[in-house]
Amino acid sequence: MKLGRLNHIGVATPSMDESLKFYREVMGATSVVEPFELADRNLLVAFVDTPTESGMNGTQIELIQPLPGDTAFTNFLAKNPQGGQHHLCYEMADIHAAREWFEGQGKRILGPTRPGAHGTPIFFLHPKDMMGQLTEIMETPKSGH
Ligand SMILES: CC[C@H](C(=O)O)C(=O)SCCNC(=O)CCNC(=O)[C@H](O)C(C)(C)COP(=O)(O)OP(=O)(O)OC[C@H]1O[C@@H](n2cnc3c(N)ncnc32)[C@H](O)[C@@H]1OP(=O)(O)O
Ligand SMILES: [Co+2]
Repeated sequence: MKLGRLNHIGVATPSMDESLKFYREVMGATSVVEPFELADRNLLVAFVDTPTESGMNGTQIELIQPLPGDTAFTNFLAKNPQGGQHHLCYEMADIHAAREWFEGQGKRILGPTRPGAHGTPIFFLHPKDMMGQLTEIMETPKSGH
């Protein structure tokens, strides 16, 4: 299996407004994908782009604010009231081969492979099997992010 690009760092936040203000005013972010709802998951999501030499296609910060009805972040935000780093997302060329690889490695896969916030197929791996890091694997997008 070949490790691909670090596509994004998932960051949980109790307040999308405060996080976007922070990334713009403190961190100097200039390129943001404005918040949008993932209604099927009761999540509000935005992306903060980071620059590379060739433009704004560096690793993104995926800001995630749970909305009423979400339960996936309840424990995390109870333990981390300010939010913070939640998961890392790596790209791999073939999501099905990747799933088989990690299953063969005895890593627990959390839920079905399904479209993530970018619309490309993803799955998650249990942090306890991944050196303490909740890990998202995403199929390498055909173009761009
Ligand atoms: C924006 C869309 C985005 C996308 O598509 O990219 C998403 O959909 S992300 C939305 C959230 N979805 C997921 O996170 C799916 C995978 N996550 C899970 O299945 C759970 O969150 C799980 C199993 C990782 C944790 O379960 P739970 O939330 O119920 O918390 P527990 O306190 O029971 O945790 C058990 C154990 O794991 C440690 N833990 C929990 N979360 C994390 C984390 N983010 N990073 C590292 N470790 C984590 C927690 O500390 C517990 O360890 P223990 O030693 O027992 O205290
Ligand atoms: Co993610």
